[in-house]
Amino acid sequence: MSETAKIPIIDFKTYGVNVENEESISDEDLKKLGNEMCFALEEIGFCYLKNHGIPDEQIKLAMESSKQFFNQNVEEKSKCAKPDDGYFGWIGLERERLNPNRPAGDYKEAYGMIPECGIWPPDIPNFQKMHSDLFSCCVKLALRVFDVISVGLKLEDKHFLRKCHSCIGQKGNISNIRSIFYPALTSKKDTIQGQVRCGEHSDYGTLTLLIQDSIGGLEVKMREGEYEPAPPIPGTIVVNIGDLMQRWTADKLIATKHRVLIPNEVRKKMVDRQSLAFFVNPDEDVTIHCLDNSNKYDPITSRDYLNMRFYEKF
Ligand SMILES: O=C(O)CCC(=O)C(=O)O
Ligand SMILES: [Fe+2]
Repeated sequence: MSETAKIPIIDFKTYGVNVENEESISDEDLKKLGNEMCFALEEIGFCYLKNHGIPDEQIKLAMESSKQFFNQNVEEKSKCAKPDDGYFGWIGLERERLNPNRPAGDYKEAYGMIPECGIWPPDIPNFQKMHSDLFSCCVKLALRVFDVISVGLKLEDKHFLRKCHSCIGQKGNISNIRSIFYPALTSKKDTIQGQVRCGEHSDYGTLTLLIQDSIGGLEVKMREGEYEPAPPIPGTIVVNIGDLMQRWTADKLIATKHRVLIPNEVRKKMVDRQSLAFFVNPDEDVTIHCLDNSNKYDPITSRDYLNMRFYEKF
């Protein structure tokens, strides 16, 4: 079995963001995509999207300007530091520990942003444009993925989930792009035993689109409990569900734990790894009622839920 056999690859060519007219997809194709995607998100909580329509070149340019930022010295990067009470900006090495049971902070740095965040590196002219352009593409793609999921879940309105995310990129919605940088480990002393690049966790919003470079290291927890690699596949984007979507669907779609370990292989350990994650959250004033009307979980606004999760983390 190939490394990726456990995580399905879904061909999005009929509904990728390069398909200009959203209405041109046939009901049959939309239903087919909905079934395929919901099957993957029910069983594994993860899938790959190929033919998603975001140009490779755009992804490459965003990755390159991110690397340029992270390769600066700490003093330079500190000019863009995330304020304690803010969401956006740079967070330094080992500042976050996504699995609190790990013995040290995650061996990574990150930069959270939205086009209007107002915190941009002064000396990397391309950074703001490249990430803002990518943000716009990711919004389009995420909204299409929501249509597909709405159809797969057999909701009455195929635009229901899209409508609950109508303010992405504006006030009232904190969906954001996060550039994540995992520095090379050049010496044994860099880390302590049990330390990882990104600790075991599930994402807390509705949906995540993840773009990884060619280094690999992402692993996804299967129902049986073991972690399986989710290796980079050129031209694809990884899609996964967050806890709020699991709650919304009364546990039909699952928010699967995942992690990035420090590679054993020297060749992979000695180089930087870079990923770009688009974390999607519903508009803050949307009330999350179980979509199957089961009332398995009490209704809660997206704002209250996300605040609760956010303060848990920091
Ligand atoms: O960098 C990756 O591949 C995964 C990052 C991740 O899962 C996260 O930051 O939530
Ligand atoms: Fe994650």
